[in-house]
Amino acid sequence: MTVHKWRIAVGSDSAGYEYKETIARDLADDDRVDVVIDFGVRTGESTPYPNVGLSVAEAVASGEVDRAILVCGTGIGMAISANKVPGVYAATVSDSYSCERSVRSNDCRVLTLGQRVIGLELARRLVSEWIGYAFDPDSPSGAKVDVIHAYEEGRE
Ligand SMILES: O=C(CO)[C@H](O)COP(=O)(O)O
Repeated sequence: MTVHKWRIAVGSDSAGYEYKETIARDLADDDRVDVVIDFGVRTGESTPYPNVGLSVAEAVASGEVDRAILVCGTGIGMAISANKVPGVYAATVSDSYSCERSVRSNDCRVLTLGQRVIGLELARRLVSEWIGYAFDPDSPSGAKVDVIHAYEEGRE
């Protein structure tokens, strides 16, 4: 049986840098992950969060990676930025149930976290849980997500 391993991008602004670094290391050690691509920021770098959020979301949209983790102060700016890229669904998560449903209900492929909002151990746990879920387009949630696809494609 072929086991799919994820190609995952990570990115942050300076407010999310420490969590991004720890999460990147966790993912590199995770058997479910094939490759981790770090879109920055690097140590000591500073850039507005949309610069990273948009680049990472474009990598998801193009298929360069399967999924991505973005960290900023709240996670919100990264989610707003990533959601501007057509076909990308990003969600800010801070609890386990929303983490599961972000994938199983919403086909979320970009998880965003707030370094100034949740503790590091919770963030690490949510990432580990999140990469364990898969979206089923044939589930009852599939038809709901299709409404979003139709809107994006002008098929309303
Ligand atoms: O959390 C952020 C954006 O949602 C970012 O890390 C900080 O943004 P700022 O409050 O505008 O500096």
